[in-house]
Formats: sequence, structure tokens, C-alpha cells
Amino acid sequence: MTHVQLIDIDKYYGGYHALRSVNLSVDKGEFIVMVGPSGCGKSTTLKTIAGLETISSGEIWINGRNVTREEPGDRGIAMVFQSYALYPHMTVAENMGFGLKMAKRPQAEIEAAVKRAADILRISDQLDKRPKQLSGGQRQRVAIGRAITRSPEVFLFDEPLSNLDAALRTQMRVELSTLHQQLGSTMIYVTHDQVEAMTMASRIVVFNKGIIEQEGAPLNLYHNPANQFVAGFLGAPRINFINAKLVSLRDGLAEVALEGGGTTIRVPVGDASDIRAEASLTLGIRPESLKIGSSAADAAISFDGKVRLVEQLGRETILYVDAGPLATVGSESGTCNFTVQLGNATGFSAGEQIKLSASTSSLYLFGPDGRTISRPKPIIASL
Ligand SMILES: Nc1ncnc2c1ncn2[C@@H]1O[C@H](COP(=O)(O)OP(=O)(O)OP(=O)(O)O)[C@@H](O)[C@H]1O
Repeated sequence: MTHVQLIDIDKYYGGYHALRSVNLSVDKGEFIVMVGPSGCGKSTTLKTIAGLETISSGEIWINGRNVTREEPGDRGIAMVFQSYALYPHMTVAENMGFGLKMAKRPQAEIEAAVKRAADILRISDQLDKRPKQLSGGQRQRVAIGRAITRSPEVFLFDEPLSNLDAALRTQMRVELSTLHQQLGSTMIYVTHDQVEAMTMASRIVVFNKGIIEQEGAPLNLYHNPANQFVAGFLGAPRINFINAKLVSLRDGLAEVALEGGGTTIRVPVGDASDIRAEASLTLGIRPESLKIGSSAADAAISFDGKVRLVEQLGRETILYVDAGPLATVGSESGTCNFTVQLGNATGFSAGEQIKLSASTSSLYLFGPDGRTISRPKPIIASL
């Protein structure tokens, strides 16, 4: 059942067009995570749902009701911000019960709601403390508890974990996912953190310059990006892009010349009949698809490189490799950098010469307009 619906939302800040015809349907109980580069309109979208920003045109529906012109307090939502915005002079219990007190609910109901939320968030022993006596993680739990006590129809989260250290963030991520399972509420969540997006979302929505580029289940977006922007945005380390040119296109097979490398490869493509020879294309190779040596099965592309930096993370090893004349996109100062992600590989050192290869079945190809025209074949596990 559709729970939150944004219909053709446009938002101008003065002359600046911050949201451009945004359409989004959120089902009851979904966990939507909105991602995108800084300034792309994520927070604005969240604030328009909350009613903290008016929209220039379009409609917002929550639970079958057109709330476009309703006050924030009447929309049945609760929002948790990056800054916890707790009242310093109130106890934890008073902070958590404040919304209900303002709504003039009976004291017994407030106490029961605070107790329930505190039990869920495991802060029952902190209720008499003041915010300054709490750790960052505990404060954020109080802020979430304040949202829970109001039994909202929809939770909105604006980067709620970004002020916490890495360990606490991981813990809170698990707790928020558990909370979502327990409450079964609709949650809409903005983050810059890829891991949060990939692990918490039932659906990720990728924003760019005020539009939605693509939405879908996390792994589906990762494996089937609609375009170069989404492929470049999801994935850490980031996908490698190489400039290329279309030589010819025949029987669904594109002959593609890699710029600078003198290498020509053949890639099966989907609908690319509108693309002419000599058109500029971009080849994409995920860091985990690059193999050392020419070991990639059906190695379609292989080249020599020099290791510039080795990052050993225990579970995995990341190599940053300069690879001669090939023209990678987005690398600093015109150098050609490839990122290679290996399992826990030891024995590599800066300055070392290596050979890299990738198989045809692991390549992405993007058209002149950025649209995905070829993507890796899905791996079908043999039983
Ligand atoms: N109150 C405002 N007045 C004018 N422009 C604004 C206002 N709020 C946001 N903007 C502009 O609208 C655009 C979208 O802002 P928004 O805060 O939604 O981005 P965001 O995707 O949440 O970014 P970030 O990830 O950096 O928080 C930005 O270019 C921003 O500068």
C-alpha cells in the first residue's frame, strides 16, 4: 500500500531550481534511503515531506491524505536530525515525552510511551539524566526515542548517525535496522554513507541535481545501474572509467577502441542502434573485477601498470595503479589511475610493475549520453 507519495514536486529557492519534477511512491513499512552528491536535494525532499519547506508545485500525500498544505505537526511524521536538538535543561524522559506533552496527552500515556521507547532503545536506566551527561550515541537514541513516543506514521531521518564515531555508527546502524523490523514503520532516511545505504535500505533512491536518477533495491542498483552517474556513485572503492570510442556496431556486438591504449575490444551491447561509429563511450570496470596478471577468464582487456599505493585493510587490499597511456576518467591531474580491490593479498609494494586484466563479462559500457548500454552478465551459481 502506498504510504507516502510525492507527485511532480518542484522546489525553487528564489531562482534556484532545487527539485525538478520529483516523483516517488513509498509503500507502508519500506525503508527508503536517499543518496546523492552534496546539494542534490536530499534534505530538501525530506523537509518538504515534513512540511518544514513549502513546495513550489506538486502534491504530497501521506496515508491517503493530501498533506501538501498541512502544518508539520498535522502530518503524522517525526524527524530525526544529525544534530540531536535535545533540550539541555530537560531530563531524558522529559525530552522524550515533550512532543506528547505539547499535544496535551495524559501523563500516564506519556509515561507509558517513554517507557516503551526507552525499553526498545535500551536507555531505561538513563531516563533521569540530562543530555550533557550522555554519550553521542545515547543522545542520538534519545532523539530517536523522542520520535518513537509520538507513534508517527512515517519516520524521517536526516543523516542521524553522521556525528558518531565509526564503531558507534556501525552499532546504531544495526539498531536502526532492528528498530525498523520491530516497529514495521515507514522510514525515509538521508545519508552520505554507502554502507548505511546498502545495508539498511529496502530501496535506494539516487538523486542528482534535483532529479531522481534511479531507484531500486540496493544490489539491483549496484549491479544494474541505469547510467554512468549511478554506476559511479554506488560502490566503494569507486568504479574505474576509461574513455573509449565506438569503432563499429554489428549484430549486437560493439567494437570499442580504448583511448590511448591501442586496444580494441568487443562487447555485447543492448539497444545502442542510435549510436554511431566514432561516438565517445565510457568503459566501466569495478575495482573487484580487475585481476592481477592475465588471469581473468576470457581476458578481454589487459594492460601493464605501476603500483602507486597499497592499502592493506586486513580483509582486503586496495591497489592504486598508474596504467600508462590509457585515459581514465576523473583521475587527478591527468594521470591514469586504476583502483584494484583484492582479497587479503600481501606482497605488493609501491613502484612494482604489474599486469591487470578484466574479462568481457565484467565490463560496463556507457553511451555518449551516459546511458548503460552493456553490463556484466549476472553470475548464475551452479547448484
Ligand atoms: N534555504 C535555502 N535557500 C536557498 N538555497 C537552498 C536552501 N536550502 C538548500 N538550498 C540549495 O538547494 C540545493 C539542495 O540542497 P539540499 O540541502 O537539499 O541538498 P542535499 O542533497 O541534502 O545536500 P547535502 O548532502 O550537502 O546535505 C543546494 O544547492 C542548496 O544550496
